[in-house]
Parts: sequence; structure tokens; C-alpha cells
Amino acid sequence: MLDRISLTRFRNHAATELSETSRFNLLVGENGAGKTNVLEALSLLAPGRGLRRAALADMVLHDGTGGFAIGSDLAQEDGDPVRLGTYTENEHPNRRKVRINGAESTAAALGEWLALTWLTPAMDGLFTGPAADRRRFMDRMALALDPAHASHATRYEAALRERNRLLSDDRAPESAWLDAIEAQMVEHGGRVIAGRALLVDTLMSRIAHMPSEPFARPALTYAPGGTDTAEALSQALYDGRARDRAAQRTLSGPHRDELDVVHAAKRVPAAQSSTGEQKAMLVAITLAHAALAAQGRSGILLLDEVAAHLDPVRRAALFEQLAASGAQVWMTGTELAPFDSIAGDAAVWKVSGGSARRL
Ligand SMILES: Nc1ncnc2c1ncn2[C@@H]1O[C@H](COP(=O)(O)OP(=O)(O)OP(=O)(O)O)[C@@H](O)[C@H]1O
Repeated sequence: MLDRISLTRFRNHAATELSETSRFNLLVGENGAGKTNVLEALSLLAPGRGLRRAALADMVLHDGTGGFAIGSDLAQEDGDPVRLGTYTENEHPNRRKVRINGAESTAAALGEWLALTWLTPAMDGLFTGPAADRRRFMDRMALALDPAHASHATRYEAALRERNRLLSDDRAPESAWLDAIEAQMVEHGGRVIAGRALLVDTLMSRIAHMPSEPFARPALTYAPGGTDTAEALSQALYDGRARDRAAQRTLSGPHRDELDVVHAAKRVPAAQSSTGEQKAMLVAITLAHAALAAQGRSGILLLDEVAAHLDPVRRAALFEQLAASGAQVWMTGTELAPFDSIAGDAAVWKVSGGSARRL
């Protein structure tokens, strides 16, 4: 469990400290108060770019001097808490540094301590938006099963850009060059394909054990972009050279993957389900992911404006599942009322103007 969370010059928080935290933590306040900023700060205690995928330089308090700093104590069952911290410095506003127990460390090392999962309003369009968002969603979740997944995805993308550049060049590309680039794409793309397939299988086996009511249970299918193994990718790239050169881009590979999501009971694609059903399916995926991510690590769930958007029955079911999940939960809302049933057991802060007051 995270405790003694401090935000220094982070977004609109000049100096905010949250201590005596609980399993359930509620941040309530008006729009623009700085609630999501607290969740974003927590999300930076994990590898990656945080829940807004924003540039680090944008996170420093406007008009402030120096970088930002985020710190927290991670309680241990036996022994002293582990001190986790991440910060930027004035000279390098886009480079983040990490300290664990005071010693310089890496963002990847944070992932060995904490398993962070989040659901934010920005994800509401996940099923209806571009496939690239769903691929990124799969890749972020796949990190829970293979910490190297992100690096394979990045290196595949880099090789893909290089192949596309060669294909769109006026001169015909040398086949030796294509051989070398395709070898890179196969090495990393093969891992991306395997990682996404394993993720979807693992999520589905967890979702299958969830009650089908009151949440809409989603059925997830990984739909590879033409190739479902490294060997098939290798062959498809080789066979597709002439076709891809005519198209001036690579037409098959994991950059064309899809994540198909269907409302399991109604057999309706998630993209055609109601807003509330889509939210409920996202909640189910988030809970399944949180459970698989937390194995051997402390699970932290960040739910931004989720509770108020569910009807009372689903909200009660959400709280029940959260309680059973074992994760530390951070939720935001503009009012306390939707949290009435759990507020008595929760740590509650009123957030306003970039500061937080314990209620
Ligand atoms: N780098 C920054 N420095 C200062 N303020 C910032 C910075 N980045 C964002 N803000 C401010 O933070 C506020 C938004 O905070 P946040 O998104 O946490 O609000 P919220 O409480 O979650 O609100 P809502 O209920 O509307 O989602 C905005 O007023 C925004 O201008």
C-alpha cells in the first residue's frame, strides 16, 4: 500500500502531501481542482509515460522553477517501507529520474514493486476510436506479463518506419537492406504478437470467472494483422515486397492488429454497445488486468471518475469487486455522495486549487 504521497511542483500541486492512506482512497473536488493530477502523479510511480501520456516538461508547475518530484512510501508486510520517488530537473525537463530507497534507479525497476492499473474518462472512446489506441492498450497491459514487451513494440515500430521509408523511396530498395530490416521486424514483431496473444488469453480466462451480472462481460479476441507468428510475419514481409512497394507502406504485421471486443451476452460489438455497457466492459477488463498485474507485487488501481458514471447497482458491485481485489484503490469524483457506502472505511481528501485537505 502506498502512503505518505508527496507531490512537489507537479501540475497545479505546489506541495501536496497525502498521508494515513487506506485501502480505499477518495479524492473529491470541483472540476479542475487537481484530482486527476494526483492520479497521474501516482501513475508515474510505474514505468512509462503515465496515464495522460503527456510530456514530462508539461507536468512541472507553471511559473515554478525547477523540476517536479513525486514520492511515496510503499508499506511492506515485514520490515521498513520502500521509498519510491521520481523527479525531473530544471536542466533536463523531459528526462525523469527514479530513486528507490534513496539510491538512483530506473523506471523499469519501479515495475518490480508496483503494479499500477488505471481507468480514466479518456479511455471512454477505446472501443469506437482508432485501432492504434487498442493496440497501445494491449501493449500497456501486456507489460504485466512481460516487462520487455514495451521495448519490443518500440523496436518493431522503429524497424517498420525504416522499411516504409525504403519502400517509398524513388529508388528501388536494395534487397540486403530489406532483409536486415525485416529480420528486426520479425524478431521484435514476433514477440509483440506472442505478447498480445498471451495477454488476451490470460485476460479471458480471468474474465470467464467473473460474474456475468451486473457488469457486461466482454469477450476479447486478438485479431492479428495478417500474421499470427514470427514465421508467418517473415514470410508475409518477404512475399509482400512488391505489393508493399506499390502501396509505399507495409500492409501486414502487428501494426495492423486489432483487439475485437464483444458484449458476451448480447453478442454485440462493444463499439455498438451503450455508453454504460462500454464503461462496464472497460471496468471488467481493468479488474481482470489489475488481478493479473498484481501477482507478486502491490496492486494499485486508479479509477478516475468511474463510480459516478455507473448506476447504483453496478457501483455497489464495483465496490464489492474492488474490496475483493486486494488492491489499493484511488478514486476521484466531484461529489462524495456516490461513495457513501464506502466513505466510512475510506481515506477522503477534498482537493481544491492544487491542494488536498483530509476530511
Ligand atoms: N503544469 C501545470 N501547472 C499548473 N497547473 C496545471 C498544469 N497542468 C495542468 N494544470 C491545471 O490543473 C488543473 C486540472 O487538474 P485535474 O485534471 O487534476 O482536475 P480534476 O480535479 O481531475 O478535474 P475534473 O473533475 O475536471 O476532471 C487545470 O486547472 C489545469 O490548468
